[in-house]
This record gives sequence, C-alpha cells and structure tokens, in this order.
Amino acid sequence: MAETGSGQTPEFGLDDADLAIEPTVFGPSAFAGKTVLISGGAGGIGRATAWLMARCGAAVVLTGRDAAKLDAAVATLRAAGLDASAKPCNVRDPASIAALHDWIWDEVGGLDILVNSAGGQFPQAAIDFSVKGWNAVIDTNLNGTWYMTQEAGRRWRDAGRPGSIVSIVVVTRQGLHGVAHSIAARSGVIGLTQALAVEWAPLNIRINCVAPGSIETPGWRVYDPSVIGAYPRSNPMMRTATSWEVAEACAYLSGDGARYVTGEVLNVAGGGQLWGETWTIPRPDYFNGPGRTLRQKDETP
Ligand SMILES: CCCCCCCCC/C=C/C(=O)SCCNC(=O)CCNC(=O)[C@H](O)C(C)(C)COP(=O)(O)OP(=O)(O)OC[C@H]1O[C@@H](n2cnc3c(N)ncnc32)[C@H](O)[C@@H]1OP(=O)(O)O
Ligand SMILES: NC(=O)C1=CN([C@@H]2O[C@H](COP(=O)(O)OP(=O)(O)OC[C@H]3O[C@@H](n4cnc5c(N)ncnc54)[C@H](OP(=O)(O)O)[C@@H]3O)[C@@H](O)[C@H]2O)C=CC1
Repeated sequence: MAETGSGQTPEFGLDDADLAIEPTVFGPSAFAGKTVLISGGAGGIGRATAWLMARCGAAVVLTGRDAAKLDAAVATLRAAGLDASAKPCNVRDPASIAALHDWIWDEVGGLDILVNSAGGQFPQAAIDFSVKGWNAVIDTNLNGTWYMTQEAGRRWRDAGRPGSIVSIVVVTRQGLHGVAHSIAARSGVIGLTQALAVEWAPLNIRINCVAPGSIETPGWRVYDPSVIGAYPRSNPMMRTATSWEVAEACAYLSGDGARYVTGEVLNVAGGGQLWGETWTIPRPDYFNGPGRTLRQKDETP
C-alpha cells in the first residue's frame, strides 16, 4: 500500500495513491459530462468510486459528516488533475440534504448520478441492541438512503432530467451475522429500490443496489481482529476484495452500460451470497459443535 498525498495511510484498504493507478475496464471518457454525488465519498468504497468516475471524466461531489476528511480527499483528487468538490451533510438530516442539493443544482450545474455509500453498523448480538443503537443504524442506512434518494428524484423530476442511483447495501440473505439491525435496514433499501424502479421508470430514473462482500476499508475498524481474520473464508473465492472492485460495479450499474437494468441487486461478494459465512461478532460455540443426528435431536447440543 502506498502513501496518500496527505501522508496518511488507512489502517485498512487502498489509499489515494493506489486509487490513482488501479487499472479499470472503463474508458477515460466513460463518465465525461456527468456529475456524480457520492455519500460516504471520503470513506472506503465511496472514495474508490469517486476516483474511478473522476478518472473517467466525471465531476464528482463528495459528501459525509466530516468536513476535514472530505477536504483532504478533494485535495488529493484535484492534485491528480481531477474534477472534485465536497460539501458536508448528515444523511440522517433532510434539511442538510436539501442544502447540499441546492448547492449542487445552483453551483455545480445539476446532477446525473447518485451513489449512496454512506452507511455502517456496529457488531453486536441482536438480543443486546439498545433502542438508541437500533435507531442509529436504521436512521443512517434506511432513512438516510431514502432522504438522499427522494431529494435526488424530486430534483430530476422538477428539472425534467434523467437520473441513475446506486445504493450500497449488504448481502442480506445469508452469510452476515451479528448485525441484524443492518440486515433489517438494508432489506428495506432493497425493497425500496424495487418499488422505486417501477414508480420512477416514467421519470427516466434507474435505481439499483450493490451488495459487497468482505471489502477491506477503514470501516473494518469496528470489528475484532479475530473476526477480520476469518473474512477471506466468507466466500468460495476464499479472499477479501478491494474497494476498487466494488467501485467498478457501481460504475457499471450507474452508467450507460446498464441502461436496461433497474431494480436489481448486484452481489459483489465473491459468491459469498451462496456459500460461506461471516460473523461480525465471535461465532457462538453453538455453531462450532458437530450438530446432532435425528436420534440425538432431543439431547442438549
Ligand atoms: C456474503 C456476505 C459476506 C459479507 C462480509 C462482510 C464483512 C464486513 C462487514 C461489514 C462491514 C462494513 O459495513 S464496514 C463499513 C461501514 N462502516 C462502519 O460500519 C463504521 C462504524 N459504523 C458507524 O459509524 C455507523 O454509521 C453507526 C454505528 C450507525 C454510527 O452511528 P452514530 O454516529 O450515531 O454512532 P454513535 O453515536 O457512536 O452510537 C449511537 C448508538 O449506537 C450504539 N452503539 C454504537 N456502537 C456500538 C457498539 N460497538 N456496541 C454497542 N452499541 C453501540 C449505542 O447505543 C450508541 O449510543 P451510546 O450508547 O449513547 O454511545
Ligand atoms: N467494507 C465492507 O466490507 C462492506 C461495506 N458495506 C457497506 O458499504 C458502505 C460503505 O462502506 P465502507 O466504505 O466500507 O465504510 P467507511 O466507514 O469507510 O465509509 C462509510 C462512510 O459513510 C459516511 N457516513 C456514515 N454515517 C453518515 C451520515 N450519517 N451522514 C453522512 N455520511 C455518513 C462516513 O463518513 P463520515 O464519518 O465523514 O460521516 C464514512 O466515510 C456502507 O454502507 C457499508 O456498510 C457493505 C458490506 C461490506
């Protein structure tokens, strides 16, 4: 891993110097003339998506809560000759989202693509969730994604312009345990995406989700090292992935190559949606035992 322009190397994942040179299947003009808003744009997956689309000609607008983190990301993108700007916003706060969109439409000249990458959760057994903890995760991942999505949709409708949205979720069907609040929130986002794909087709707005597997990013800091050590075994490819591998999926789904695709969830999980398991908390002993045969079924495991 190389040093970033700001001299900081993230504990996990690719840094800006890596993102500046990662090879891509997309051409240098694939997003020319497009403005792309990326929430969580200074985080791992959002930052990689920003670099990819900016390197392919887009004007990228980053948002997140931490202004200093956003400014540092923009400085490095600009130093590479790319078109980047940022404005802080809390996706849990509709007023700050409205202010962000006012600025984008007044100062940047409108919007073409929204990537909802702001999100996260903390690992905890569901039975121990507090009301505040549950609400924090639902508010960030479900409500926050909805507020951003609705605001973008309204502006595109009012301007008579087409739009495209990609929301980052998690693999909800199997494989990710110890984050039930996040599974609930992301299942909501997936249902919302399917509903909006139909309702917003007349507005010429496409909307899809990307469900990443084990992607090495700064977001991993909240997981125990023993848990992180098991991530390569969460999928049949037996490896973790880079933020760049998710960014390329975001570029495909949000761009013209996917012009006939809406309401989809693209797993970028190395097949982890089919095989493998990931505990974000240490795996309970119950699941480490040999299991029971039919004759033993009434015995204590
Ligand atoms: C195939 C598939 C393979 C898939 C394989 C996938 C493997 C990797 C798994 C996924 C990885 C990622 O998504 S990583 C990328 C995402 N990034 C993150 O998750 C970063 C961390 N998460 C966040 O920051 C989240 O946004 C979030 C938790 C909602 C932060 O919300 P807030 O800013 O409000 O946070 P806080 O104020 O700190 O906390 C609010 C309350 O939440 C609760 N809370 C917070 N942290 C807590 C904790 N560690 N333990 C208990 N409770 C906690 C408390 O009640 C807090 O209130 P008090 O009690 O009053 O304090
Ligand atoms: N990494 C992985 O293995 C996986 C990640 N994902 C999901 O992908 C998405 C991106 O994750 P990743 O890049 O890894 O994580 P990061 O933690 O690196 O990035 C998430 C970003 O979201 C921003 N954010 C969080 N809450 C808010 C908020 N209320 N308002 C605005 N911005 C917010 C944070 O910025 P700031 O602190 O400045 O607000 C942060 O930079 C998340 O939804 C994550 O859960 C899903 C599966 C696996």
